Amino acid sequence: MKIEKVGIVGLGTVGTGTLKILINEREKIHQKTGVWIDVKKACDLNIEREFDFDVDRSIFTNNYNELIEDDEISIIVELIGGYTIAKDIIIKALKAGKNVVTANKALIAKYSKELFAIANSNGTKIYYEASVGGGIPIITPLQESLAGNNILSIKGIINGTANYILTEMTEKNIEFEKVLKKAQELGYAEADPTFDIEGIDTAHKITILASLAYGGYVDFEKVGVKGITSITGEDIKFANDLGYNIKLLATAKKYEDEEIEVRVQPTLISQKEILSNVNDVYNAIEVIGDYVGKTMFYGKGAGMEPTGSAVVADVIKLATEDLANNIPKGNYYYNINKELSLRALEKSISKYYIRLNVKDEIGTLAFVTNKFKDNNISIESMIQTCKSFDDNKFVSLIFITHDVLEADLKKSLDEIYISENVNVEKSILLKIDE
Ligand SMILES: NC(=O)C1=CN([C@@H]2O[C@H](COP(=O)(O)OP(=O)(O)OC[C@H]3O[C@@H](n4cnc5c(N)ncnc54)[C@H](OP(=O)(O)O)[C@@H]3O)[C@@H](O)[C@H]2O)C=CC1
Ligand SMILES: N[C@@H](CC=O)C(=O)O
Repeated sequence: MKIEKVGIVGLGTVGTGTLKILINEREKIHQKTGVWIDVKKACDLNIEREFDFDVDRSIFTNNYNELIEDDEISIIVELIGGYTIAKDIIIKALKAGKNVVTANKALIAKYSKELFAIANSNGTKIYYEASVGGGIPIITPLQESLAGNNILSIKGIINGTANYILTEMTEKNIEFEKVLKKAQELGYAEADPTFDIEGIDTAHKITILASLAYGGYVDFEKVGVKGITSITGEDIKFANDLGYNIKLLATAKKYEDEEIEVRVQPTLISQKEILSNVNDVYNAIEVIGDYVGKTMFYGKGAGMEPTGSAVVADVIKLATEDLANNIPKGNYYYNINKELSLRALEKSISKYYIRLNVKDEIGTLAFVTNKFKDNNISIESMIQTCKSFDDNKFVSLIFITHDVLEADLKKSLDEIYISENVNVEKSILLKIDE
């Protein structure tokens, strides 16, 4: 009879979901896997908290060292989050010969080199299925199921909070701040929600996916990131009228010269596309492989039980591996010895949505459209809307371009901003994905 003893550090949203599944489904997991998985200790700063399931409270401690020093515990589950204590706990656990499961994408995206090397040199493992896409299995498919493919591209809506905000803004016209508060109450947001709304969390996740897909590692600091804070109800409405929804989209794509483009940005997606219709806290990741073609992974991208489900998957994976006849070390990791060469974002060619809020003066429109022409920006359509009716009237000029080079477009916009011929109050530039 195989028994695996587990220690969980952090009993917040994800820790509670993980504990609940491991306790409530203990028998069923044993039936399916042949292994008894017992949570021997669970650590949190607040060990008085109440749970909606039965739990033997003698397992609780507020000192994580008790878990690391317990020789019977073979798997440490880190669910605190952040770069500091969480990192110390993981390193200590790996060095103590324990395997680690984490949902901490920030840590994996920024410190994979260090953490994987420590795991490898100690003959231990660190698994991180829950770090991307909440409850959606996506790490294992990239590592195993799709390993025979060259991955051509990955496109993903991989932040539940941002998608929830954009959905509520689109469907109910609720203000940004109010929806963000609700996402926090539902346990979707990061401890620092700017990570969600500024695209940083999404960048952590696409860093991990692109590294797994392309056989090296992506330097997180080099990923192009734009969040959703500048998106207004007005942009959402214009986009909808034009047949698009706005989503925070992460993309990774390999070009023929082997360069990889990795970026995160709010993007207009045609309403005909599946990704455009992924709403609320749901996430979806489209992976295109050269043999398999287009695949789509869909599910809840955040929250207590969905994320707990992914954490438990890793615990089961570790508990059921024949550790004596180990699968090759590093199997679950990406290559930390090869940095992938990232393509300059300005080389990107795409359609764009541009909104310029400009003072309505004679010659403004002609100046702007000529500036675009000067830099090879061809316009597919244009909408002009009045913003206010006082003497200082501003109008929104909305342009949809044909496929253009991002560098040319930025040049045009820079020239427009600095020109004395036009008074720009605000501007928005969004990529269109069709
Ligand atoms: N929420 C989600 O939907 C998802 C989260 N994740 C990731 O999972 C991780 C956990 O997130 P989440 O559950 O939302 O975070 P929470 O803030 O809800 O939970 C973290 C818990 O850890 C506790 N904690 C902090 N410091 C210590 C310590 N030194 N010792 C013991 N416990 C400590 C906190 O206590 P206190 O509250 O008192 O500070 C809190 O209870 C993060 O890395 C996050 O990015 C991944 C996917 C989805
Ligand atoms: N804050 C994250 C949590 C899951 O990774 C999100 O909203 O997606």
